[in-house]
Amino acid sequence: MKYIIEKINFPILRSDYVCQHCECNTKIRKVMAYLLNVSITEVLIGITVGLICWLWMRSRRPADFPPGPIPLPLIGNVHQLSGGNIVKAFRRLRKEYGDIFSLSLGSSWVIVVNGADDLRELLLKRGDSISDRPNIFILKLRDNHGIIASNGTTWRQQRTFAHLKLRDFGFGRRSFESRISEEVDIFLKYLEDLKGKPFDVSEKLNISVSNNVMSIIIGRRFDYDDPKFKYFIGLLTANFKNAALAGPLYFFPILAKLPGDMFGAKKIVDISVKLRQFYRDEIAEHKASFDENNIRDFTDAYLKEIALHKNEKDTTFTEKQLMWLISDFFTAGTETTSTTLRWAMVFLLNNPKVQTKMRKEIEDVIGSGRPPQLSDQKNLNYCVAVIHEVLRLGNISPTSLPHSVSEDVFYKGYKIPKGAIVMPMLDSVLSDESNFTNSHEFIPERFIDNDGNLVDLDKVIAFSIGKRNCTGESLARMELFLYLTSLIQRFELVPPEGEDPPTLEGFYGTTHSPLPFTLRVLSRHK
Ligand code: HEM
Repeated sequence: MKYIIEKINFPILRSDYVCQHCECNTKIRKVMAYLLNVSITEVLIGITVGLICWLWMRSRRPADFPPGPIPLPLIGNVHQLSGGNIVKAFRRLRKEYGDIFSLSLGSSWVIVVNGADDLRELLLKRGDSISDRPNIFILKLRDNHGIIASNGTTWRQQRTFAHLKLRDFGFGRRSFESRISEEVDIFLKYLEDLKGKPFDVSEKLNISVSNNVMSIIIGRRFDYDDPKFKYFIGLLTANFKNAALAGPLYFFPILAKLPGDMFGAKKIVDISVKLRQFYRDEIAEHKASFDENNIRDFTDAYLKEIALHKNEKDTTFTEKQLMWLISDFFTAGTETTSTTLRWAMVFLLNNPKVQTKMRKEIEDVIGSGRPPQLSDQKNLNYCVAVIHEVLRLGNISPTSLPHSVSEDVFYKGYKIPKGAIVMPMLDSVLSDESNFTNSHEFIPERFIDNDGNLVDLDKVIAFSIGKRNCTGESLARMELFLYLTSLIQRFELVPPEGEDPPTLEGFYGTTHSPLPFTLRVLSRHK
């Protein structure tokens, strides 16, 4: 210390300094004498203690925030998520701290909301303040483009436009039914050709389901063996398997910068770049054959909208937006529905009696002369109950997507601060014992009352609720009904010979999906 002070050599820091005006030199001398005797180790200890106190004060949970475990300086509550499965960690913390609790993760406060009442209250009634997306790693990549990751005017305009146009092109409409039915038919033909051999359904089902949304978005379907499309579907699947995407990378974007790509962030960026080329190629092809009097699909409709707004300085209708919208629909519209259908297969392989009961209902109502249609739904209560039980127990989006808070929200005496991340725990509703007795079991009958009527379907909030709810819900519901009922009408699903049915244990990546499994489908029409 003495060495440092002498080196600096400011007169006031010298021990022989004498003030010209007053006696302050006495005090200065005392301080200097003390400093000259302080060792460098003591200084370092002082700085460290000061820093720890400052960090501790900074990391403390303000008294009016929702409760939660004590955050530690620097790491906050990250140790509470150890084990890598945030769903299980959030379930455990709910038991300890109640339906609304808070965690300090990375640079944000994360508010975890559980239970149907609080989710409805916050996402529906206070939706205006809790409907933004946080600026987290994967969403940052999209830079306020598309629907899934955007905010403010961009999000409102893009979502409204997409909603209207997708409805025009068939989302939720009978007119689109025949196109899905054709796709289902091609899928069933593929299954028929397997002649009862064991197979893994994932890739072909992904392509088949993707064809439905892509036929509206880019106006075409792809063959199951199309090498280019198989490649892109493969890239998409790889991203969905990355557990870090819906966990550590949400809260600690800095992990993306670690050397060695421990959390797969660089791979995600690499995949995103490759997929973007696919979307750009589609846009270029559409532009080359564009005719404003013959709007063939969503991409054409969007190009027309770009032309309408071309003279507006701040327009949000741009080619880059279109590219990210195609990406959103390809990404959100493929793995989600196909994962739900795979869960359906897993549950039905484990519950052959449910399969038999579905098939009997289909035979009684439709017979085997024609495939099921959407208009049959009203007469197929048991099948509808099965689909809801699959959505519930499959629980493919247990934490939904993260929301962020655009202004302070005061609720039940707590402050949910502006800038906090809100995690809507759909899992807490779908697996809630007070809503669904024996919630871990597959029991479609829970949705049917003593008179055979459907009940409690609205408790299955798998598509989330509020302003950010799933844009593709109506398409997904059409697909789930048509694929599942047609499958059960035509085939019996069984495990490979001599094997047990697949495990009910799932894998938590971006979605909660079944572990890889194989099955056999035995044709019922010889
Ligand atoms: C069974 C199938 C599906 C399930 C369970 C599902 C579930 C969800 C969930 C939980 C969200 C997050 C909502 C929130 O942030 O609160 C979401 C958002 C979204 N989904 Fe789906 N989804 C499915 C199928 C689809 C399909 C087929 C499409 C498109 C064709 C689609 C497009 C979207 C989009 C664009 C968003 C973002 C909405 C926004 O940020 O405003 N989804 N979905």
